[in-house]
Amino acid sequence: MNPGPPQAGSAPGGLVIDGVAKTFEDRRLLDAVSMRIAPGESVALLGESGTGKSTLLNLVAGLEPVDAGRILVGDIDVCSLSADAAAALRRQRIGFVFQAFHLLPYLSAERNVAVPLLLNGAKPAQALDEARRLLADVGLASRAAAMPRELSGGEQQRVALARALVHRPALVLADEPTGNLDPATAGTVLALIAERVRASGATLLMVTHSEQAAAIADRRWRLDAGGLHEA
Ligand SMILES: Nc1ncnc2c1ncn2[C@@H]1O[C@H](COP(=O)(O)OP(=O)(O)OP(=O)(O)O)[C@@H](O)[C@H]1O
Repeated sequence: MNPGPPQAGSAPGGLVIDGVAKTFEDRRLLDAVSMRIAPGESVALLGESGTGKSTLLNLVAGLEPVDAGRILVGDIDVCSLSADAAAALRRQRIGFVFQAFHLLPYLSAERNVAVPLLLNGAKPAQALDEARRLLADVGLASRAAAMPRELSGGEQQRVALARALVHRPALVLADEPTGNLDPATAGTVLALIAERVRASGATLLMVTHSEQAAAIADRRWRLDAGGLHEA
């Protein structure tokens, strides 16, 4: 199914994970896990290292196929999408903060942040204006023209966060978004996530080991050997 035109700000949906299984090389990582996040709700996903939290985010974003089960982003079944349709879904409705940032190394910070807007058809000048506004919100106004290699890990993380939020996605997937930040900067970034997610009625699924980060979520879930359950 084609996700259709961009839905900036209108936030259809919520997230349903239903009986999802995933095995890597004979190791059953996820075994029939299920959870439901209501539209506009924020969930912190906790769990020991290696239990499959990042994998679960990748499955939700359609970056990896499930072995069994289904995942609904709003009314769209991610598991039934072609690679192109999954890419369109990510572009239009999902903001993903990767653990390893994945900034484009040949684009400045502001151009990295502008990419989702440009891919969704925004005019370049408007996209750059909005990108600079968001970079200012994460405390990086003076670093907007810098290249990723010139930025510290914490600065790159904030650029990655701005890029994930700039197109006001209906679903924000964040993999340890404050992992490289000092508590004060983490506080600023978490306030921005909470404010943007609330203002656009977006759904948030955030993997974190941080109490400070988990505190902005409405609910906490835990992934462990026993599966996925509310904590
Ligand atoms: N594409 C892959 N191929 C093979 N194994 C994989 C693949 N992706 C993840 N794994 C394995 O799955 C396990 C879970 O990885 P994952 O990154 O999902 O854990 P995590 O809970 O997010 O851990 P952390 O908290 O340390 O980030 C790891 O043992 C990892 O090596």
